[in-house]
Amino acid sequence: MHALEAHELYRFFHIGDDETAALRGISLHVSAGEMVAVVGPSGSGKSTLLSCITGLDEPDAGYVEVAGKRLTRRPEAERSRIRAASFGIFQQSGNLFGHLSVAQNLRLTMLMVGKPNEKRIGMLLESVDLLHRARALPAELSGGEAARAALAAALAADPPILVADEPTAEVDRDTESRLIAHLEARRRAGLATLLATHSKALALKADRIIALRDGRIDNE
Ligand SMILES: Nc1ncnc2c1ncn2[C@@H]1O[C@H](COP(=O)(O)OP(=O)(O)OP(=O)(O)O)[C@@H](O)[C@H]1O
Repeated sequence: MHALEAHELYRFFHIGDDETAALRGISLHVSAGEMVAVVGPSGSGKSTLLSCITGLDEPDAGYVEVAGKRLTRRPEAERSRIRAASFGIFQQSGNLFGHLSVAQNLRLTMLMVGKPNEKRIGMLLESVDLLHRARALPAELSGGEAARAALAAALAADPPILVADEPTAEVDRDTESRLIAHLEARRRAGLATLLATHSKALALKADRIIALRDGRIDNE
């Protein structure tokens, strides 16, 4: 049994008479202790794939299993419960609660799965160079700071599966190196990671690379 399995995912978007087939039958798996990178040109379906995998979006066909348990086509409350217990999610659109400070966001993430660990919160904020912004609200952060805070929140609870969409799009090289160190520690701890990235440096750290083109896995 894999930590995460996606079976034949399809997702179509309709705007007026136009149909976009964002995903056309994508299957993949990620095992515990494995890091998998999804790469591909802009518009190839990476973000759609990750949203369907975490259950934030529903595929039109196909299904996702988390530790052998189906996530797709369950009531939202049940999906939320499975998501909170299984996933740390980093999204381009942000994954922070706007009314909570940076440190409170990390604390809440930890609280959802156990007890907050203040030392770990400090360590995570330091690793993304945000210790001095711990009390700031997300709206008070720059774009890059917000992305780094969102990354720390996604990592906070040591989630069994980290799903990260372009985690290094807004970070400098130093922070990218520190993120890679976090991901390598996750691998050693037997945790699974699935990320979409345009960064060659990050993709090369993965155990496997899955290339997408026009919503399909590109086997070239
Ligand atoms: N909500 C939506 N409504 C309509 N079309 C959408 C929607 N979301 C995505 N698409 C379309 O689906 C296709 C895949 O988009 P997606 O965002 O998954 O690509 P991507 O590989 O993540 O791109 P990028 O690297 O630019 O982030 C694109 O053609 C996009 O325009």
